[in-house]
Amino acid sequence: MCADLEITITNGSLRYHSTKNDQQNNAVIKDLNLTIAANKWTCLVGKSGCGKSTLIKFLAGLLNERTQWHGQLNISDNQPLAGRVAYMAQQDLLLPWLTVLDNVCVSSKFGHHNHSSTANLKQRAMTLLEQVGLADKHQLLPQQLSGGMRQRVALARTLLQDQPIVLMDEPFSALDAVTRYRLQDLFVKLLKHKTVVLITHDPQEAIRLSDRLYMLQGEPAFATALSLPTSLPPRRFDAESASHQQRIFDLLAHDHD
Ligand SMILES: Nc1ncnc2c1ncn2[C@@H]1O[C@H](COP(=O)(O)OP(=O)(O)OP(=O)(O)O)[C@@H](O)[C@H]1O
Repeated sequence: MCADLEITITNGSLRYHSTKNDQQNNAVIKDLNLTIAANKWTCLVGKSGCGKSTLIKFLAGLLNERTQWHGQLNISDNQPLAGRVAYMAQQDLLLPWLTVLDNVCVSSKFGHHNHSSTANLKQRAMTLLEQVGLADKHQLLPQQLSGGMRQRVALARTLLQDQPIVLMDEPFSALDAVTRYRLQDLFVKLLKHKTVVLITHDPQEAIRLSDRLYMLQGEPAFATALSLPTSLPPRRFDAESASHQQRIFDLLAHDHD
């Protein structure tokens, strides 16, 4: 599905409802302005605890009961986000008692997919497993897979939902450098016609994958757009990329001090 969905946030503010133990109820995000461009990768960086996950969980509709939102959230087609977002958490969240194939199909059990007929679901899941190079592993259990394989299963599960917006919270953080590099390429290829938001702690990954890049900083957090190399993602590690990476690192380090 290619829906060309752009998301614009203007003067966004988000706070968790206070609990009995914490009456402070401070905003996590305030004065947030950012644009998530249609069919592009928008990456978010920022120090731990600044509000990155809160922002994408909010966009995924996972915090509705727990947070209070102020501001404008505009979707380019003026339709709600609900039901059009696939969310991929940092952990792969595979169910240990289900096979790889059943894990890929699992979201269909909760109605999070766009195809009313489930007759060909397994066939589509197998096609996706082929694309991520795991067709021959479809009958294995998650504990029989490596970390990179598990992330590929999680990607296939996300793709099966076939939503136009994909939100990913550090999906590559637990992987070795080579697996990470290869999976980044695979994700770029398979998510080509999706509007993607990626959270990462890694300046190199942010530079390699971003069409747009924002840093969340401050308490409460706001977003600053950062410049990117002139080349297109996925970028090679050249001198221009290196200087942009250094700049992000310096900004993050400054925010830590
Ligand atoms: N359910 C919750 N209730 C109240 N406060 C929360 C809740 N979840 C997160 N927070 C607070 O919101 C702030 C932002 O947390 P969040 O997880 O969004 O940060 P993050 O930038 O994603 O961090 P990290 O990079 O470490 O994953 C933190 O101060 C955190 O304590």
